[in-house]
Amino acid sequence: PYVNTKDILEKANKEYYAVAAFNINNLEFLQAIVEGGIEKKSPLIIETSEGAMKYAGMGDPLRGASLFVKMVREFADSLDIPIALHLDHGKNFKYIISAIKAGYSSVMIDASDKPLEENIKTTKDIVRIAHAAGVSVEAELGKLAGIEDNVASAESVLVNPDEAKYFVEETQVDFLAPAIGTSHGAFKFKGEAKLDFDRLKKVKELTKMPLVLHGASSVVQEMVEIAENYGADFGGSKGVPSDILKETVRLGINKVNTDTDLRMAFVAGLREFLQNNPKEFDPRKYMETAKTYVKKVVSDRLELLGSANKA
Ligand SMILES: O=C(COP(=O)(O)O)N(O)CCCCO
Ligand code: NA
Ligand SMILES: [Zn+2]
Repeated sequence: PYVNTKDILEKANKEYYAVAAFNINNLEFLQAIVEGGIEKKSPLIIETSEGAMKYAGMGDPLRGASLFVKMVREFADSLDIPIALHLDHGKNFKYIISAIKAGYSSVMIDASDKPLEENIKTTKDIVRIAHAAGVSVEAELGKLAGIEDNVASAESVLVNPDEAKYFVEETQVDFLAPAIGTSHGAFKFKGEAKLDFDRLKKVKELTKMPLVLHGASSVVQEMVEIAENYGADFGGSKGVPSDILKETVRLGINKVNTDTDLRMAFVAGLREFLQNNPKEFDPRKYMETAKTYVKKVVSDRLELLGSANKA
């Protein structure tokens, strides 16, 4: 069934596991993710960025949002696993309202680049509207390093746990993304991967609510190797190692945003197939390996996060 993200995350919070939130821009990634969820009997959070809304709607974000709701609902309404649709990194009021209007389960209001009081004011505005429409809300505190969408935040600003407690009390958001040292994309760490478990622990103790980890892709070595075998150059790529990811779940992370790992799996499969099948031009065939690799990465991640058999 099509459910509210909050329902999925409240259960995960109680039972101390995490649910992956996978980004999509098209049908093929959605198919592969849903197949993984069915195989693992796992709840799924499908998420789209504002860019994906524009992309799918050919420039019209409301049309894009509506298309994604219809696609996801078609799958969700015909399956036993709970599936939610979430707007990731909502920054533009028009886009956030479009997602709510279209029927998204939840929206993120990302005002993490604003001073605290402004982040609170903006977030409160969205919470008031979203809650009136039965839509749950995610917000972010602290800043990821690396490129966060179109904002290149040079260094990460880690979450202040006391601020987090004040923020959630003031805003009444449903789930919070504390910055603890991750960043978006495939180049997360120069040296050894390290996250601030102490801050995460404190935020969980103080808020007791479902928490979100952004920039949580692991950069799956198997996929990097296949892609590089067929012409990709992913030199220097490094993600969040599985053991570190598991530790964040043990410490209270319940939603794990994953985009880069699926992108790398898809392009690895696409490169491999196209190189080995010069005569093929049926998209249902030349995207098959790509979808299979995405499904594999999805299935492995659902297992790792502990959401398998939790549907
Ligand atoms: O936090 C994440 C996932 O981050 P990643 O998959 O890059 O580790 N997202 O919000 C997905 C969109 C960011 C672009 O990748
Ligand atoms: Na999000
Ligand atoms: Zn993110």
